[in-house]
Amino acid sequence: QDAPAKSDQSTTEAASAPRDPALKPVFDEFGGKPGLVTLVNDFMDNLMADPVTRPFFANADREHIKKELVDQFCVILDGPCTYTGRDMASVHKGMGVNRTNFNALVEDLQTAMNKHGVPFRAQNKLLAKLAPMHHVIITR
Ligand code: HEM
Repeated sequence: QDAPAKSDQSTTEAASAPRDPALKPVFDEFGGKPGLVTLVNDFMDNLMADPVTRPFFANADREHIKKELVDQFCVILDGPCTYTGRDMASVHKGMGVNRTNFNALVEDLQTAMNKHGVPFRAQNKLLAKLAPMHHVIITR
């Protein structure tokens, strides 16, 4: 540990380090993976109760989407997860999502986060990572 690391060693250490250690507490503020599972359950309930978003999800495999969302959010929050779903452009291609649909989904997520008492600062960490995705998700 005290010996100076060889350059290839330090490269390895950097590669295996958490993506952003400063975000680690945010994952905990979501209640870790179990917290994300219950959050995403309520999120999907909200999406199905919302007339703006319901048509998109009514005939979709909602259990599968929830699993992918949990993994995706977990990765975004630097939790110990791997996202194995498809990329956002491919998934939403041809769906015809507009800005109104997108904003409604974000509000439904905020409603779920509020219900679960996720601190505002932690909410914004997640939302800030999701917001730029509108470039590939909104197609009309
Ligand atoms: C930042 C916003 C969004 C994120 C992070 C997101 C994330 C995801 C993820 C992770 C999946 C599952 C991918 C997979 O199965 O491999 C998915 C699927 C889906 N998303 Fe989104 N999504 C967003 C916005 C939207 C919006 C605005 C709508 C429509 C209102 C929408 C409708 C759908 C539908 C219908 C599916 C299922 C597609 C299928 O099964 O073929 N998404 N989304």
